[in-house]
Amino acid sequence: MSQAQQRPALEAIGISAGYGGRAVLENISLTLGEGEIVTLVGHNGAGKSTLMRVLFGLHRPDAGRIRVFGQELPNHSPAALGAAGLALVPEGRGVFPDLTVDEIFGLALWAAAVPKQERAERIEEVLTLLPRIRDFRTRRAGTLSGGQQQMVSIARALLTRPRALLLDEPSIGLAPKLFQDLLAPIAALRDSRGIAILLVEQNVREAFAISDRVLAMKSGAIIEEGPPSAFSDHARLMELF
Ligand SMILES: Nc1ncnc2c1ncn2[C@@H]1O[C@H](COP(=O)(O)OP(=O)(O)OP(=O)(O)O)[C@@H](O)[C@H]1O
Repeated sequence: MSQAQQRPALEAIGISAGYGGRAVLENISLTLGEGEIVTLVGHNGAGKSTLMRVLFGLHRPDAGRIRVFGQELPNHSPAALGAAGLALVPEGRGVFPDLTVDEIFGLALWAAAVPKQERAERIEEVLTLLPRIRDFRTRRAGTLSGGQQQMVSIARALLTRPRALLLDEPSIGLAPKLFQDLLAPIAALRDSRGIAILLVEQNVREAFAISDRVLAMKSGAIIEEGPPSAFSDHARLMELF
Protein backbone atom coordinates (compact mmCIF):
# COMPACT_ATOMS: atom_id res chain seq x y z
CA MET A 1 0.00 0.00 0.00
CA SER A 2 1.42 3.40 -0.92
CA GLN A 3 1.85 6.25 1.55
CA ALA A 4 -0.94 8.16 -0.17
CA GLN A 5 -3.38 5.32 0.45
CA GLN A 6 -2.39 5.02 4.10
CA ARG A 7 -2.87 8.59 5.25
CA PRO A 8 -3.72 11.23 2.68
CA ALA A 9 -3.05 14.89 3.39
CA LEU A 10 -6.37 15.74 1.84
CA GLU A 11 -9.38 13.72 0.73
CA ALA A 12 -12.43 15.16 -0.96
CA ILE A 13 -15.35 12.83 -1.50
CA GLY A 14 -18.32 13.66 -3.73
CA ILE A 15 -18.01 17.45 -3.62
CA SER A 16 -20.72 19.43 -5.37
CA ALA A 17 -20.86 23.22 -5.14
CA GLY A 18 -22.13 26.26 -7.00
CA TYR A 19 -23.19 29.87 -6.77
CA GLY A 20 -26.80 30.97 -6.29
CA GLY A 21 -28.20 27.61 -7.32
CA ARG A 22 -25.95 27.30 -10.39
CA ALA A 23 -23.88 24.11 -10.18
CA VAL A 24 -20.13 24.60 -10.75
CA LEU A 25 -18.61 21.47 -9.20
CA GLU A 26 -20.30 18.12 -9.69
CA ASN A 27 -19.43 15.15 -7.57
CA ILE A 28 -15.68 15.74 -7.35
CA SER A 29 -13.50 13.29 -5.47
CA LEU A 30 -9.76 13.62 -5.12
CA THR A 31 -6.91 12.55 -2.89
CA LEU A 32 -3.65 14.35 -2.17
CA GLY A 33 -1.14 11.99 -0.60
CA GLU A 34 1.31 13.07 2.08
CA GLY A 35 4.36 14.56 0.38
CA GLU A 36 2.68 14.42 -3.02
CA ILE A 37 2.61 17.24 -5.59
CA VAL A 38 -0.52 17.23 -7.73
CA THR A 39 -1.29 19.76 -10.46
CA LEU A 40 -4.89 20.53 -11.32
CA VAL A 41 -5.41 21.76 -14.88
CA GLY A 42 -8.47 22.79 -16.84
CA HIS A 43 -9.97 25.51 -18.99
CA ASN A 44 -10.99 28.94 -17.68
CA GLY A 45 -14.15 28.58 -15.64
CA ALA A 46 -13.76 24.81 -15.17
CA GLY A 47 -14.13 25.36 -11.42
CA LYS A 48 -10.53 25.04 -10.20
CA SER A 49 -10.56 28.08 -7.92
CA THR A 50 -13.99 27.17 -6.60
CA LEU A 51 -12.66 23.74 -5.69
CA MET A 52 -9.67 25.30 -3.91
CA ARG A 53 -11.98 27.60 -1.96
CA VAL A 54 -14.22 24.70 -0.98
CA LEU A 55 -11.22 22.66 0.15
CA PHE A 56 -10.04 25.57 2.32
CA GLY A 57 -13.44 26.22 3.86
CA LEU A 58 -14.03 29.54 2.09
CA HIS A 59 -17.02 28.29 0.11
CA ARG A 60 -19.59 25.89 1.48
CA PRO A 61 -20.24 22.86 -0.73
CA ASP A 62 -23.79 21.63 -1.38
CA ALA A 63 -22.66 18.05 -0.89
CA GLY A 64 -19.57 16.03 -0.06
CA ARG A 65 -17.02 15.44 2.65
CA ILE A 66 -13.46 16.58 3.17
CA ARG A 67 -10.82 14.97 5.36
CA VAL A 68 -7.51 16.56 6.30
CA PHE A 69 -4.79 14.16 7.43
CA GLY A 70 -7.45 11.51 7.97
CA GLN A 71 -9.73 13.75 10.02
CA GLU A 72 -13.09 15.23 9.14
CA LEU A 73 -13.13 18.53 11.02
CA PRO A 74 -16.37 19.44 12.83
CA ASN A 75 -15.86 23.02 11.69
CA HIS A 76 -14.37 23.15 8.19
CA SER A 77 -13.20 26.76 8.56
CA PRO A 78 -9.91 28.30 7.37
CA ALA A 79 -8.81 28.74 11.02
CA ALA A 80 -9.51 25.09 11.89
CA LEU A 81 -7.86 23.92 8.67
CA GLY A 82 -4.83 26.10 9.37
CA ALA A 83 -4.48 24.51 12.79
CA ALA A 84 -4.73 21.09 11.14
CA GLY A 85 -1.76 21.93 8.87
CA LEU A 86 -3.39 23.19 5.66
CA ALA A 87 -2.60 26.56 4.03
CA LEU A 88 -3.98 28.31 0.94
CA VAL A 89 -2.21 30.76 -1.34
CA PRO A 90 -5.21 32.26 -3.14
CA GLU A 91 -5.29 33.40 -6.74
CA GLY A 92 -4.43 37.10 -6.90
CA ARG A 93 -2.08 37.33 -3.90
CA GLY A 94 -4.32 39.15 -1.43
CA VAL A 95 -1.56 40.97 0.42
CA PHE A 96 -2.52 44.13 2.31
CA PRO A 97 -1.13 46.98 0.18
CA ASP A 98 -0.57 49.44 3.05
CA LEU A 99 1.43 47.06 5.24
CA THR A 100 5.13 46.38 4.89
CA VAL A 101 6.28 42.84 4.22
CA ASP A 102 7.51 42.55 7.80
CA GLU A 103 4.14 43.74 9.10
CA ILE A 104 2.33 41.19 6.91
CA PHE A 105 4.53 38.43 8.32
CA GLY A 106 3.98 39.67 11.87
CA LEU A 107 0.22 39.65 11.38
CA ALA A 108 0.26 36.13 9.94
CA LEU A 109 2.34 34.80 12.84
CA TRP A 110 0.08 36.53 15.34
CA ALA A 111 -3.06 35.18 13.63
CA ALA A 112 -1.60 31.66 13.72
CA ALA A 113 -0.81 32.13 17.45
CA VAL A 114 2.89 31.39 16.93
CA PRO A 115 4.67 32.18 20.25
CA LYS A 116 6.61 35.47 20.16
CA GLN A 117 9.98 33.88 20.84
CA GLU A 118 9.53 31.60 17.79
CA ARG A 119 8.57 34.27 15.28
CA ALA A 120 12.02 35.47 14.19
CA GLU A 121 13.09 31.89 13.56
CA ARG A 122 10.01 31.23 11.41
CA ILE A 123 10.67 34.34 9.33
CA GLU A 124 14.32 33.39 8.91
CA GLU A 125 13.30 29.91 7.76
CA VAL A 126 11.03 31.32 5.06
CA LEU A 127 13.58 33.91 3.95
CA THR A 128 16.10 31.12 3.46
CA LEU A 129 13.63 29.49 1.07
CA LEU A 130 12.70 32.72 -0.71
CA PRO A 131 15.83 34.85 -0.25
CA ARG A 132 14.82 37.58 -2.70
CA ILE A 133 12.28 38.82 -0.17
CA ARG A 134 15.16 40.14 1.98
CA ASP A 135 15.61 42.96 -0.57
CA PHE A 136 12.14 44.39 0.03
CA ARG A 137 11.14 43.40 3.55
CA THR A 138 10.62 46.96 4.73
CA ARG A 139 8.56 48.11 1.73
CA ARG A 140 4.80 48.39 1.64
CA ALA A 141 3.26 45.48 -0.29
CA GLY A 142 1.29 47.84 -2.55
CA THR A 143 4.53 49.24 -3.96
CA LEU A 144 5.91 45.79 -4.92
CA SER A 145 5.76 44.16 -8.34
CA GLY A 146 3.28 41.37 -9.00
CA GLY A 147 5.99 38.75 -8.68
CA GLN A 148 7.26 40.17 -5.41
CA GLN A 149 3.73 40.21 -4.01
CA GLN A 150 3.27 36.61 -5.08
CA MET A 151 6.44 35.65 -3.22
CA VAL A 152 5.19 37.43 -0.10
CA SER A 153 1.85 35.64 -0.36
CA ILE A 154 3.58 32.24 -0.55
CA ALA A 155 5.99 33.16 2.24
CA ARG A 156 3.09 34.20 4.45
CA ALA A 157 1.47 30.78 3.95
CA LEU A 158 4.74 28.99 4.74
CA LEU A 159 5.20 30.87 8.04
CA THR A 160 2.61 28.59 9.63
CA ARG A 161 4.71 25.53 8.63
CA PRO A 162 1.85 23.87 6.78
CA ARG A 163 1.97 20.16 6.03
CA ALA A 164 -0.20 20.66 2.96
CA LEU A 165 -0.36 23.69 0.68
CA LEU A 166 -3.05 24.72 -1.79
CA LEU A 167 -1.54 26.99 -4.44
CA ASP A 168 -3.91 28.70 -6.85
CA GLU A 169 -2.19 29.89 -10.05
CA PRO A 170 1.05 31.20 -8.55
CA SER A 171 2.39 32.13 -12.01
CA ILE A 172 -0.15 34.87 -12.66
CA GLY A 173 1.70 38.07 -13.45
CA LEU A 174 5.12 36.42 -13.28
CA ALA A 175 7.78 36.21 -15.96
CA PRO A 176 8.63 32.56 -16.73
CA LYS A 177 12.03 32.84 -15.05
CA LEU A 178 10.50 34.25 -11.86
CA PHE A 179 7.91 31.49 -11.86
CA GLN A 180 10.66 28.88 -12.03
CA ASP A 181 12.46 30.67 -9.19
CA LEU A 182 9.28 30.28 -7.18
CA LEU A 183 8.63 26.63 -8.03
CA ALA A 184 12.12 25.44 -7.16
CA PRO A 185 11.85 26.22 -3.42
CA ILE A 186 8.33 24.80 -3.39
CA ALA A 187 9.55 21.50 -4.80
CA ALA A 188 12.43 21.61 -2.31
CA LEU A 189 9.93 21.94 0.54
CA ARG A 190 8.34 18.69 -0.46
CA ASP A 191 11.72 17.00 -0.62
CA SER A 192 12.98 18.36 2.70
CA ARG A 193 9.78 18.33 4.74
CA GLY A 194 7.37 16.12 2.88
CA ILE A 195 4.84 18.92 2.45
CA ALA A 196 1.95 17.98 0.14
CA ILE A 197 1.00 20.44 -2.59
CA LEU A 198 -2.11 20.86 -4.69
CA LEU A 199 -1.25 23.29 -7.47
CA VAL A 200 -3.61 24.95 -9.92
CA GLU A 201 -1.52 26.10 -12.85
CA GLN A 202 -1.85 26.98 -16.52
CA ASN A 203 1.91 26.90 -17.13
CA VAL A 204 1.83 23.17 -17.43
CA ARG A 205 5.41 22.57 -18.51
CA GLU A 206 6.90 24.06 -15.36
CA ALA A 207 4.19 22.65 -13.09
CA PHE A 208 4.38 19.11 -14.52
CA ALA A 209 8.16 19.09 -14.02
CA ILE A 210 7.67 19.08 -10.22
CA SER A 211 4.41 17.05 -10.11
CA ASP A 212 3.79 13.41 -9.26
CA ARG A 213 0.29 13.41 -10.66
CA VAL A 214 -2.03 15.53 -12.78
CA LEU A 215 -5.79 15.97 -12.46
CA ALA A 216 -7.65 17.39 -15.44
CA MET A 217 -10.91 19.21 -14.86
CA LYS A 218 -13.59 20.03 -17.39
CA SER A 219 -16.88 21.78 -16.66
CA GLY A 220 -16.82 21.07 -12.95
CA ALA A 221 -15.72 17.44 -13.07
CA ILE A 222 -12.40 15.62 -12.98
CA ILE A 223 -12.23 13.87 -16.32
CA GLU A 224 -8.73 12.45 -16.27
CA GLU A 225 -5.96 11.60 -13.87
CA GLY A 226 -2.45 10.29 -14.39
CA PRO A 227 1.28 10.94 -14.26
CA PRO A 228 2.50 14.13 -16.01
CA SER A 229 3.90 11.99 -18.84
CA ALA A 230 0.34 10.94 -19.76
CA PHE A 231 -0.48 14.60 -20.48
CA SER A 232 2.66 15.57 -22.34
CA ASP A 233 1.00 15.19 -25.73
CA HIS A 234 0.25 18.74 -26.87
CA ALA A 235 -2.96 17.78 -28.70
CA ARG A 236 -4.26 16.02 -25.61
CA LEU A 237 -3.65 19.11 -23.50
CA MET A 238 -5.29 21.42 -26.02
CA GLU A 239 -8.44 19.30 -25.70
CA LEU A 240 -8.49 20.04 -21.99
CA PHE A 241 -8.10 23.79 -22.31
N1 LIG B 1 -18.19 34.44 -6.56
C1 LIG B 1 -18.79 33.91 -7.61
N2 LIG B 1 -20.10 34.13 -7.84
C2 LIG B 1 -20.73 33.59 -8.91
N3 LIG B 1 -20.13 32.80 -9.82
C3 LIG B 1 -18.83 32.55 -9.65
C4 LIG B 1 -18.07 33.08 -8.55
N4 LIG B 1 -16.79 32.64 -8.65
C5 LIG B 1 -16.74 31.89 -9.75
N5 LIG B 1 -17.95 31.82 -10.37
C6 LIG B 1 -18.27 31.06 -11.58
O1 LIG B 1 -17.97 29.70 -11.34
C7 LIG B 1 -17.40 29.10 -12.50
C8 LIG B 1 -16.05 28.50 -12.11
O2 LIG B 1 -15.15 29.56 -11.76
P1 LIG B 1 -13.72 29.27 -11.15
O3 LIG B 1 -13.11 30.58 -10.84
O4 LIG B 1 -13.85 28.27 -10.08
O5 LIG B 1 -13.01 28.59 -12.40
P2 LIG B 1 -11.47 28.37 -12.71
O6 LIG B 1 -11.35 27.03 -13.31
O7 LIG B 1 -10.67 28.66 -11.50
O8 LIG B 1 -11.22 29.50 -13.80
P3 LIG B 1 -9.89 30.35 -14.14
O9 LIG B 1 -8.91 29.38 -14.73
O10 LIG B 1 -10.40 31.34 -15.14
O11 LIG B 1 -9.42 30.99 -12.85
C9 LIG B 1 -17.31 30.20 -13.55
O12 LIG B 1 -18.41 30.06 -14.41
C10 LIG B 1 -17.40 31.47 -12.75
O13 LIG B 1 -17.99 32.49 -13.49
